[in-house]
Formats: sequence, C-alpha cells, structure tokens
Amino acid sequence: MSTFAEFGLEPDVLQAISEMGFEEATPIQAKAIPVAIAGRDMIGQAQTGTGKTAAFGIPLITKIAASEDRIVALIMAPTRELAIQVSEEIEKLGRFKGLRSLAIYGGQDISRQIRSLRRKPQIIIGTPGRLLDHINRKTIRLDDVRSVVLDEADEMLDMGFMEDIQSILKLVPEERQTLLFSATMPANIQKLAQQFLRNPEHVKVESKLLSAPLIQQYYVEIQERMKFDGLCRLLDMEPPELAIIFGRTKRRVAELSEALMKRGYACDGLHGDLSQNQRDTVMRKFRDGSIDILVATDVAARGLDVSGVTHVINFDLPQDPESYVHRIGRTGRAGKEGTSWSFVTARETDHLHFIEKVTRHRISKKVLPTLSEAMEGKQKLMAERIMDTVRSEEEVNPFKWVAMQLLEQYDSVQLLAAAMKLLTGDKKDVNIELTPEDPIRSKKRKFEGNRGGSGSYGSSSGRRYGGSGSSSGGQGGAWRQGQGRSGDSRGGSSYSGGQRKPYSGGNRSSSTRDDSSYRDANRGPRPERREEYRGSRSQNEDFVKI
Ligand SMILES: Nc1ncnc2c1ncn2[C@@H]1O[C@H](COP(=O)(O)OP(=O)(O)OP(=O)(O)O)[C@@H](O)[C@H]1O
Ligand SMILES: [Mg+2]
Repeated sequence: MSTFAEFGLEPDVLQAISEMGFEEATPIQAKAIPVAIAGRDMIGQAQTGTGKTAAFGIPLITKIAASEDRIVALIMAPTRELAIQVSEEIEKLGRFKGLRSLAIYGGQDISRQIRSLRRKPQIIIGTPGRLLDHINRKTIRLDDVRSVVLDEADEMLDMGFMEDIQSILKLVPEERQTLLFSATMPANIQKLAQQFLRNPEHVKVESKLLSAPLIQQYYVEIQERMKFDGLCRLLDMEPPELAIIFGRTKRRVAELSEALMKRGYACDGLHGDLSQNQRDTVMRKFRDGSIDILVATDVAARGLDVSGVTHVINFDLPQDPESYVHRIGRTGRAGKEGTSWSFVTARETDHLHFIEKVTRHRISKKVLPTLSEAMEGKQKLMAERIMDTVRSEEEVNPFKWVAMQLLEQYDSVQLLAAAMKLLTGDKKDVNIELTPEDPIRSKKRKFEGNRGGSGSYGSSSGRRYGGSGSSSGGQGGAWRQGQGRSGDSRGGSSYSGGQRKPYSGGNRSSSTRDDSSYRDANRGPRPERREEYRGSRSQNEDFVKI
C-alpha cells in the first residue's frame, strides 16, 4: 500500500490529490509514479479503471512550474472525448499549483483553440490530427516540450494515427521524457517505442485476470428477435444507476436508443455519425444524470470514465475479446463493483467461449428475468420513488387537496395502485422493430493457430489487482476513494434528476471510437484498416489490459 505522501510530492499536488478523494495509490500508480518522477521513459500497462491517468498525470505536473509560459508537456489521446476527460483530470491535479492545461481536438472551432492558446498553457492534451494542424499553422510550438505522454497508444495506431504521431514526436526535442500507455503491445507499438523511447522501463501491473476483478460478468442466451424485450426486462428487474449498452453498428445504436426512449427509458445514443455538439450533449446528459442509459458503439469503449456506471450490457457481442474487456471496463472502476451482461445468440456461443478463454474469465450463464420478476423490480422502484417523495412535505403539499377529494370517492389502495401504474409508464404497447444483426463469427481458429497457446498475457505470478498485498485488504483494494464517490448506491437518486454527483462536479467527457468519424473532423478520411487490424492484431501480442 502506498500513500501519495510517500512519493515525496509537493504539498500543492498532495492537496489536489486529496481533494479528488484519492487516499492511496492504485497499484499502477504505486509502480509508475516513482519511475516517472525519476525521469525514466516508461511503458505502462494495467487493467481498465485503475487510475492510469493520474499515474502519468501526477509525475507530469510535479515537473512543471506555474511560472513557465511555454508548452512543456504534451499528452496525446485517441479521441476528442478522451482528450477532454484527461485534460480535466490534469486540470484538477494541477489546480493548486496554478498550472494551465488545454485540450485540443478536432470538431471544435480552431480559432477558439487559438484564442485559448494565448493563455499560455504549459500542458496540451490533444488528438494527433488536430495537434498536427496547429503545429503546421505554427499556433503550437513543441520546442520547449520535455514530457510527452501517449495514452491508449495502441488505439491511436489502430485508428491510423501512426504517421501523425511520428511527425509530432520528431518535432519534440530529444531531451525529453516519454511515457507510453497501451493496453496491448503489438509489433507496431514496439516499433514506436523503439523509435521514440529511450531505454524505457516496462511498468506493468500483472494479473491473472485481464478484466477488472470487481465486475460480475453474466451472459444470457437469447434469440436475436427477443433481445429488445429481454433488455427491457433486465433494465426493469435490476434498474441500473447508470448503464452503457453497446450495440454493434451505428444503425443499431440509433434504432435501439430510439426504441428504448419510446418505451419510456431515459436514454440517448452515442455514435460516430453524430456531430461533436450532439456527442457532447449526450455525454453531458449522461454525466449529470438526466439520462441513465447510454447506448453506444465501441466509440465509448475506451478510456471513458463516468462515475456511477453500474451496468454494461453487450446487446451485441463485440468482435474481439479485447473490445469486450474495454467495454465492460466502463464499470467496476476505481474500486467499485459493477455488473456486465452479454446477449449471446445460439450461433455466437463459440465466440463467447473464445472471449472467456482469451480473457481467462468464466462468464456465468443466467436466465432472463421473467415478466413478473421484471414487473416486481419496476414496482419496487416505483415504491422507492414514492417513499422518497412522501418524505418531502414541500413537494407533496400542492397535491394534497386533490388527493383528499379523490379519497372521498375511491378506495385508497385502488388510488395508489392507479398512480403507480401511471408512474411505471408502461409502454409495452409501443411497437418496436429493430433491424436484425448478423451473428458474430468467431475468429477463434485463426487466433489459436497463430498464438500457439503460450499465453503471453498476464502471468499468474502477478498480484491480483484489488487484493494486492494491501494491508487493509478488501476487494477492490484499499485505494478506493475516501470521499464523494464511495457508497453511492441507487437510493432512487438516478430518478431525481441530477442529484447524482460525479465527485468531480465537472462535465467530464468520454472516449470515443466508432466505425467512421473518430478521426479528427478536419482530417482526411481514415484509412479503412480496422478490420484488417482486427483480424491480425490479437494474434501476436501481449494481450489486452492486464
Ligand atoms: N488513487 C486513486 N484512488 C481512488 N480513485 C482513483 C485513484 N486514481 C484514479 N482514481 C479514479 O479512478 C477512475 C479511473 O481512472 P482512469 O480513468 O485514470 O483509469 P484508466 O486506468 O485510465 O482506465 P481505462 O483503461 O479505462 O482508460 C477515475 O475516476 C479516477 O478519478
Ligand atoms: Mg485511461
């Protein structure tokens, strides 16, 4: 167990960390912070949701003085949402030092960014494409940069950013520190590391499990045409505080989110066909609790950190085990528990077993709740909502007069039952039609043939994240946050409109990947390489988040 004070951090930084509610360093932070503070180049790998951002953020801000008026640190991230999210974390960490940081990403008005650059930020967090634009326009100069971070490096390369990243790194003085975080270590990442990192220390938090241990993983076997009703039952039986539902395609996500809205769920969709503005709005609604269900493509699978996501549902299975790990990693973060459900059609069971094998985790089979269990769940929730409201005299008072009049005419049980029926907003009669998706075909054979089954990922000698030798023991480790975010249970708050507070109070945004528009908006079309990569990628690499 490491407290942050043990790293010899300055008081301003310690204060920021403590205000963020972090009490102890996570395992990756405990390993990475001393290495990075010592000035070494580093390659970092650890499971989803274990605080990699602060693992590079803390050393980074430690090395910058508020008096500096040049760009001295550069962080690259694959997507706009992730750039925003990382910049918000950096902002918080550097607040008491008075550091200035700025997120630079495509889809946002460039002249606005140029104006913000006049504030002389020391730290720039950007997507490679837009960064390069600024560099070419000479609105960003990298001559004074001495720290570079590549976050989600494998994802950036997958998205076709290799050349951009190389061009940018060539412009940064060689006398610098480079930190590279990547879920996987395929050949192209190794090449990049060889080219641009100097004698890097490989900092890895190993675990037998590839996915975070605090996620209960379930699957249900279901026919394609039954998925939607199955989903509604699941949501009714076990109402999530916040849920992310993953669909395979943009069309799927659009149809599904619309269908759920029609059935009365507070949800919205996120995919690459939306404008940056629309995407921001959806993410804001999800973060402030005005919707509790986000339906998304893999655009939201990486890096997204929204406090209070209790459920991830794979409405469609992902193609890769790797995507599976990233998707479910949107819950069970920062020492909290989470639940994931995956819908599997009969023809996809092989693929599910393949995912189990690669992630080395058994996914438990469950049956869908029956209609009456779903109904019960819904009614229980309604009862909770009513009880919450009953306690608030002010809210109830204006209705008392009508209530008394009604009670003179009708039986009280009858009346309350009628009110509950209305509240449950049952819209089962709304006709829903989703375009069926083809089943995923497993790439199992190809994968096995190439890997030779040696299992280079996650050696079993590693300590399990969460349990890991911390004296206070407990699942999830002792590094759970002390304030603000622990113990947030359902308590009806998800229905009370914005009561739920992300501990940060800010509008952090999300990571994004999708099939089309994840390149910066003003760049050329992305090379259509995803499937190629997908096919070959998992074969020779040190797999997934460990
Ligand atoms: N030491 C800590 N104690 C408690 N919470 C922490 C600590 N460090 C980070 N967190 C919180 O944990 C959450 C996850 O952190 P972060 O997004 O950096 O994870 P990550 O490892 O980058 O995940 P991903 O692989 O999904 O990108 C954030 O909300 C962050 O504020
Ligand atoms: Mg991250």
